[in-house]
Amino acid sequence: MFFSFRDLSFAAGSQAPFVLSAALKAGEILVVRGPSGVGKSTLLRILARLQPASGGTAYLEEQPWQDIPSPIWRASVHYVAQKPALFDGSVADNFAKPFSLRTLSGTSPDPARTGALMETLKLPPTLWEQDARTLSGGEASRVAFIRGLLIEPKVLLLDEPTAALDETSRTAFYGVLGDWLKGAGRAALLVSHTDDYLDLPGLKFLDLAESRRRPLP
Ligand SMILES: Nc1ncnc2c1ncn2[C@@H]1O[C@H](COP(=O)(O)OP(=O)(O)OP(=O)(O)O)[C@@H](O)[C@H]1O
Repeated sequence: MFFSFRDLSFAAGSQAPFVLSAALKAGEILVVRGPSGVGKSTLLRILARLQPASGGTAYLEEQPWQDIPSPIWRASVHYVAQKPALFDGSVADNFAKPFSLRTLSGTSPDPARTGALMETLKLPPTLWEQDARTLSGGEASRVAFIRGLLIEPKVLLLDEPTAALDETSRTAFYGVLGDWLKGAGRAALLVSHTDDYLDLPGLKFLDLAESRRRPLP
């Protein structure tokens, strides 16, 4: 399997802990569903190794996460937060920032690709120089998505990426995501409270409320 997790256990809030397993082939998307507060973001943050699980293992291309240093794992399994964490500086600075970190140093974002993604995602070229702190919620979420694509991860963990987008931008977003997934060696997890992703190919589903009642084998 391209990306999987087995017997991943964690508690979210005060309810009984989860024990979750799932597996994705390249090109597939796991849609993580469940009511507000059930633990969807917690699962994505654990898979990005931003917080620990109490047990279990995730695997990228069959390699267990403990065999991969966390900065390298995080560059390959990239979390795009519900409230995007943008750095002080311009939008362009935000695109460049991951490339100043040791894991990606020596590379830089391709300006032509960045510009094309901005255009496809309906972001005006003037945004490039805008202070990232002044972006609207919908602009910030698309900037964070583009920044995630530019670092060329293998797995994208997308936490309500369309929540702040209008219908035109949502359609554009899913177009870009669908195209990205057609590339070799890519998969995604998606949290969404709407079903606007249903046209994407390769969908699988994990319902956390169900899983809590009936742990997966
Ligand atoms: N840093 C934290 N400290 C304490 N509790 C937390 C923390 N982060 C999340 N929680 C709690 O863990 C539970 C799961 O939160 P999580 O954000 O994973 O839910 P969610 O399913 O993504 O919700 P939503 O759909 O509202 O975004 C909630 O009860 C939340 O209050």
